This record gives sequence, C-alpha cells and structure tokens, in this order.
Amino acid sequence: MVEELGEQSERPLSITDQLTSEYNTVFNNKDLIEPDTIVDEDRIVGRDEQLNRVINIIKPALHGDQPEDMLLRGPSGTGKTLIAGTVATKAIKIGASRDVQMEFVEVNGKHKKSEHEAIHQITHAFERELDLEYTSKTGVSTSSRYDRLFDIVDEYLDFGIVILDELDLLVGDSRNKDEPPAFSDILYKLSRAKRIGKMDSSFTLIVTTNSPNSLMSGLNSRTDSTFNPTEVSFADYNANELREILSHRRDAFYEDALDDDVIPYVAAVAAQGEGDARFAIDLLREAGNIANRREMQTVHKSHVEEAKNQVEKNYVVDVIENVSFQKQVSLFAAAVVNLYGQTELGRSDYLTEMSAPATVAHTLYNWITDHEDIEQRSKHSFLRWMRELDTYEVIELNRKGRGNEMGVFAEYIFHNLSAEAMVETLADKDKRFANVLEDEELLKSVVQTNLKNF
Ligand SMILES: Nc1ncnc2c1ncn2[C@@H]1O[C@H](COP(=O)(O)OP(=O)(O)OP(=O)(O)O)[C@@H](O)[C@H]1O
Repeated sequence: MVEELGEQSERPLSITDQLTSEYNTVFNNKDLIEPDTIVDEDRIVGRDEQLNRVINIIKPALHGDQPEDMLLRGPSGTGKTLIAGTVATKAIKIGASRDVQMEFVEVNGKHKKSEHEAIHQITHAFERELDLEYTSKTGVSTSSRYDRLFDIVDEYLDFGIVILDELDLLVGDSRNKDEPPAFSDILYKLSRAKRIGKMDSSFTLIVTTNSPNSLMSGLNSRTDSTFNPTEVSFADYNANELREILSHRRDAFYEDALDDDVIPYVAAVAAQGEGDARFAIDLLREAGNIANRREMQTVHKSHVEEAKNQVEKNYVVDVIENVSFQKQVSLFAAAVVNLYGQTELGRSDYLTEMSAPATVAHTLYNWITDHEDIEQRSKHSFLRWMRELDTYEVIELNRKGRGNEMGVFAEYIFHNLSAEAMVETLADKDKRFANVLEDEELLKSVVQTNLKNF
C-alpha cells in the first residue's frame, strides 16, 4: 500500500543546504578546554612547589636510580594529575634522548570495579604505548595479569611510571567486609614486586587521592609496611588563581567571542564552590556550547549562569555512578524515601519536601537489601557512607531539633540533584534498583508507614 503523505509543509532548506551552510562557533581551539587535554608547561599556572617536588622525586630515574613512590593529595581539580602527567611526559622525552627507555601510564580508580580490571588496564596501557600485541583480560588469572605487567616493564623498559588516579575509589564491589579494599592489594603487590626485585627494571607509583585518610586507613598492615610514599599536598584554588588558569586558555575562543566579565565570573563561581579548576574549565566550555547552540557569536555571563546547573548536575551524576555499590544502595534508600514520601513529608512539622530523615532512610536500606538479597551492613556503616556523600555534595546532611526537648535528628536534603533523578540514574545502572521499583505501590506504602511513625 502506498502511504498517503498528505500535504507536506515546506522545508525551509534542504538537508544538504543546512549541512553546508555557514558554520559559526565561538571556539577557536576547543581542545584546550576539553577534560582530558594535558596542556603545555607554559599553560600551568603556579604550583611551583609541587612541580619542584615531583621533579626531584622523578629525577633519579634518569640516572638509573629508583625514585620513591608518591602520594599526591588534595581536593578534586587541583592539578595533581596535570603535574604528575606533565613531569612524566617530559621525563620520558629526556630519557629517550639519553637512551633511558621510560613510559608512563595512567589509570583512574573511579572507573574500575576490581583489582583484575585495574591491573589489566595498566598492562593494556603499556601494551598500547609500546605497540605490543594486546593480551586478553578474560580467561586469565589476576596473578598472570601482574606477571604480564612485570614482564613488559622488564623486557621493554628501564623504568615505568604508573599513575593511579583517585585510587581510594577502587574498593572492589564483590569483596566481603572482612577483606581489605582492592586498592590495598594493588599497592601491596606492585610495591612488593619492586622490593623483592622481581624485575631488573623498575617503576614508580604516583597515587592521587582526594581522600588520603580513606586511602591510608584502608591499607592493611602488610601494604602499610611496603608502600611508603612521599606526600605532596595540593590546596584548592582561590578566584584569582582560577582566573589566571582560565586566562591562560583564553585562546580556546576566538578573539571577540568572550565578554570581558565571563572569565572573572566563571572563576568567582568555581571559587565559591570547591576551588576546583576542572569545574571552572567545564563551566567555561559549557557556556561556550550554549552560545553555539543559540547561534550567538559571543559568550555572555548569562550563558555561564545557565551552564552552572547543567555542570553541577553532571558532577553529581558522575559521583553517584562511581561510588561503591553499598553507597549507592544507601543513597537509593534515602532518595526513595524522599520520592515516595512527598505526601507525608509535606504534612510533617519538622521535615520538608526536599528531605528524608536518616532513621527512615536506614529502615529502607534494610528493606531494600532484604528484598534484593544484597549484603546488609551495619547502621554505623550506612550513616558513615551517607556522611561521605554529604562531603561529595551529593546530598546535604542536616541536624535538626524537634523542639520541646524531643531531641535532635538527622535528615538528608536533596538540592543539588532531585531524588527522582537519583533514583532514575541508579535504576538505569543496576537492575536490582529497577527491581525494587517494580512494585511501586508496596514501596510507597513501606515509605509512608515509616514516615508516619517517625
Ligand atoms: N595549576 C594549573 N594550571 C593550569 N591548569 C590547571 C591547573 N590545575 C588544574 N588545571 C586543569 O584543571 C583540570 C583538572 O586538573 P587535574 O585533573 O590535574 O586535577 P586533579 O587534582 O588530578 O583532580 P582529581 O582529584 O579529581 O583527579 C585539568 O584540565 C587541568 O589541566
């Protein structure tokens, strides 16, 4: 049957005309403000002390001596990876000119779920850098992955640099509570291999973390005695420093494409938050994207204002997707209380429609773990994870009095990202969360009964 098309509205321009029409963009060299670009030395602002320390630690490798391992500590976006990557890249170039064969690889603990996956990734990155045949991740034991890594370093390199970014996030979901986190085993096995001289060549570990306490307290005693890094601290940036960092990338945009107040404004917004240079750069890029979408030739302050919400949301989603499974279950429980408890929350004298009381969230945590046969951890652990999510600014932890000497209670507030968006994000990520949502009426009644009794 021939489909009746009916009367068609005139398309103003053909697809070809649209694709080939004039292309306007505010970006001259967008790469400069893309997330993973390692910029040249002359675009690094400040950080002289940290640069000097990292240089002095790496330098012995160029003379055949073993550098110490390093722990670069400090909040997100303060230049830890940038400094480590820039010094490593330069050292490799100098090494090549002196016949010292060096290579560096970087792996981020945030995106890795297990020790096996992380070691495979390191091995794979060396294989890629050295143009070697890739070996498979599956069907081989973790210890043979380590062996392959040590063989590569031994056979092809005088010296390897392994940057382990945000390593404290590599906890390893499938471990039970008595086992140390995955990062403890990784650090133990890598640093021990050097100690017992498993190879003729050697490597150094550069670990970066936002949370040195979680990292160091997660090490078991055997790791503690083999991994003794030199620590280098990175503080967050103030508005002036952020303005300088952004000004050094001004040429990412065409000459007249940025209003004069855009860079100072982006710097001020980022400084008010965490003093995070990544956030500042992301905000500037997103403001440019918005101007482009509107087909405007100049980025205005209003575009930054608009971009702010989007960038903040992306950050929260990124954290949620990458925290350990138990933290996700805890957050899911609290978000479910808020999402399905709106009626009760609205009626309450002490709570608001943006909150979820901690005790009810914990009851739901127990209910969800029973429902999906997930390992149930203590209330103490639940409260600790939620406190951590507060420090990552996923939720806000608030303590409130009920008045009339009825005591104080804790509540979680959802203002950066709605509880609904959190529930959706998690349900898309893991089918156990989607299962819990299947019987919506049951879930609602569990939440509401618990809120009534609160
Ligand atoms: N001093 C600086 N000069 C120029 N650019 C900087 C500086 N510090 C950070 N940046 C830029 O900010 C972004 C984030 O930096 P980087 O990835 O090094 O942060 P980090 O401390 O490793 O963060 P995280 O802990 O989240 O991994 C990168 O684009 C980096 O180039």
